[in-house]
Amino acid sequence: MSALQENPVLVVDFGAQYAQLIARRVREADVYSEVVPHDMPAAEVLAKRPAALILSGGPSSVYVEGAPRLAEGLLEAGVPVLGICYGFQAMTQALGGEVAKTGQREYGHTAARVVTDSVLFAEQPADQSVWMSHGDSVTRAPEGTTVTASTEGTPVAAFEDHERRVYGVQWHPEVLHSAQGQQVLERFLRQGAGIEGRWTPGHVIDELVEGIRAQVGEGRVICALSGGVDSSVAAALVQKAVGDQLTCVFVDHGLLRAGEREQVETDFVAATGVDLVTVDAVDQFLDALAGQTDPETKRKIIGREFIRTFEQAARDIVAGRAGENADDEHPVKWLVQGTLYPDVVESGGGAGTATIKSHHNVGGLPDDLQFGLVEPLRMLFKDEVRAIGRELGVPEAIVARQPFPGPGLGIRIIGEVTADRLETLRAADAIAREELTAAGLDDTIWQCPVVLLADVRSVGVQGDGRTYGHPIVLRPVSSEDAMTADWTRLPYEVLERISTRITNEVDEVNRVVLDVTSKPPGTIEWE
Ligand SMILES: Nc1ncnc2c1ncn2[C@@H]1O[C@H](COP(=O)(O)OP(=O)(O)OP(=O)(O)O)[C@@H](O)[C@H]1O
Ligand SMILES: O=c1[nH]c(=O)c2[nH+]cn([C@@H]3O[C@H](COP(=O)(O)O)[C@@H](O)[C@H]3O)c2[nH]1
Ligand SMILES: NC(=O)CC[C@H](N)C(=O)O
Ligand SMILES: [Mg+2]
Repeated sequence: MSALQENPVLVVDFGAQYAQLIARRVREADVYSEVVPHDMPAAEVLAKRPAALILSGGPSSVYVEGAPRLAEGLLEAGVPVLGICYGFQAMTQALGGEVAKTGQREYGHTAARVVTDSVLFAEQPADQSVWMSHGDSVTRAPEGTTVTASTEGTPVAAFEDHERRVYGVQWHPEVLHSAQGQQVLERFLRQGAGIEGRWTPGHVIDELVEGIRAQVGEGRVICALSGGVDSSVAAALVQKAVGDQLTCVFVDHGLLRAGEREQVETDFVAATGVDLVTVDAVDQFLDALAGQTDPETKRKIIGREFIRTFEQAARDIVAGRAGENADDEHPVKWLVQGTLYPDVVESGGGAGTATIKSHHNVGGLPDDLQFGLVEPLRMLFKDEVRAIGRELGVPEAIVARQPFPGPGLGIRIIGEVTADRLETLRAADAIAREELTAAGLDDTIWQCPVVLLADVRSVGVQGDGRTYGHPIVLRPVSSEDAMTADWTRLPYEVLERISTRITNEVDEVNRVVLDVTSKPPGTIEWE
């Protein structure tokens, strides 16, 4: 753990949909934050020496038998606390106040009146639009606290006790719909808890570089480089830390989009000057995927084959250099990956979360991994990675790129992955990307997976003849960090052009459909 990560702000997760979002907002205030499960014992929480605690929302009601409670002793430890929604109610209960179902439910935009000479609401308008999502309310604030906000349905919508450093709000300051939300969080962090902001890109880079040096020592390092944002920034960090010990390895697994290999081999190398090796592993991946249709199985196979490829590449690199310089005979001990916090969380590695899907670089790793992993970005969100990349001078064309998953088109063919199907999907994807770029929409959307429903056929008519082809799904999404997403309302003219071109130009496809599902309940990728 680095010095900047000491004394984190811990978000205690009571089963909120978006506990991660709270941590992200805290980091936007330049303070390091992590999520911990609500049932972590107080001693364990306090052993992390938190600078403050934020209690998240949650689906339960505090007065119900078996409802999640604050760990015993947590509130008494003298650590500043902010309760949000369920966390506010749980805190109320623990401090001797009262929570009940009043019949006054509030969902969505709600008008609140706040006390502006309070710690949380100073320097803000007295009338605020806040985002509510609750059916229970605090009916009596705990003794010693001052009520600092109310709404029509909720007389006790916030309270604080600056002496004990406990604060709470019924609404959700972490969502953008709460107009002063970020200010409220910052007031809590700075004035309430007295924390200075030190989690800035410059500081983070210094610490990560130092951490990489300490971890890898003199050893040789390879970096799994996709040309995407995360691995490019990870490579730039490692290059800065131990430049001449590093070789980047790009795997062409046959699941890439049109033009991708050339882009990495020429543009990326030209822009960064890294030492790059490309491995052609198309047959290896396609053979391993033959006959497989289950998404998790496909992901695990891809994860395994990636690692087998890196192992072979490491052996080749060492063999190629042996004799050149005696020091180079060290086998490669370290593998750098551009793993991010959301990859870890979704793969079930986060605090008390379910496995949604095994990301190839986390849950999809084989058990007999021969490398030590170097993952400098493992605790970071995408926007933080972009900020660090810019600070490091990574070109904007790379830093601003839309994400593309490591398993590539393999998880965008619903059904078995074959060379023919890849050909079809690659052609459709190239058209969609071309038209979105031409329409100037690249910065508006987070990414737009193009998906081939390979086991579905529908009847069409083309050139007076009957066709029986496959549908292509367009999945344009808007997102801040891929943890949640909304479907992007693309202009009809653009959709029309994409649809016409795909059905005209791509054999096998006679229908284009649009995915209008947010995340949740859908994920961004179909598998
Ligand atoms: N074709 C590839 N060759 C080598 N490594 C890869 C390849 N695809 C993915 N990886 C590795 O897996 C990691 C995770 O992939 P992921 O797509 O999340 O990140 P990225 O490609 O670096 O960035 P982005 O999210 O912008 O696409 C990468 O950071 C990289 O280390
Ligand atoms: O490198 C990756 N390896 C994977 O296995 C993987 N699965 C999903 N993604 C990307 O992660 C983000 C969230 O995707 P989902 O909503 O589908 O989980 C989106 O940006 C996805 O493109 C992956 N990236
Ligand atoms: N979003 C929440 O945290 C809800 C808390 C509690 N379940 C209520 O309805 O009031
Ligand atoms: Mg990628």
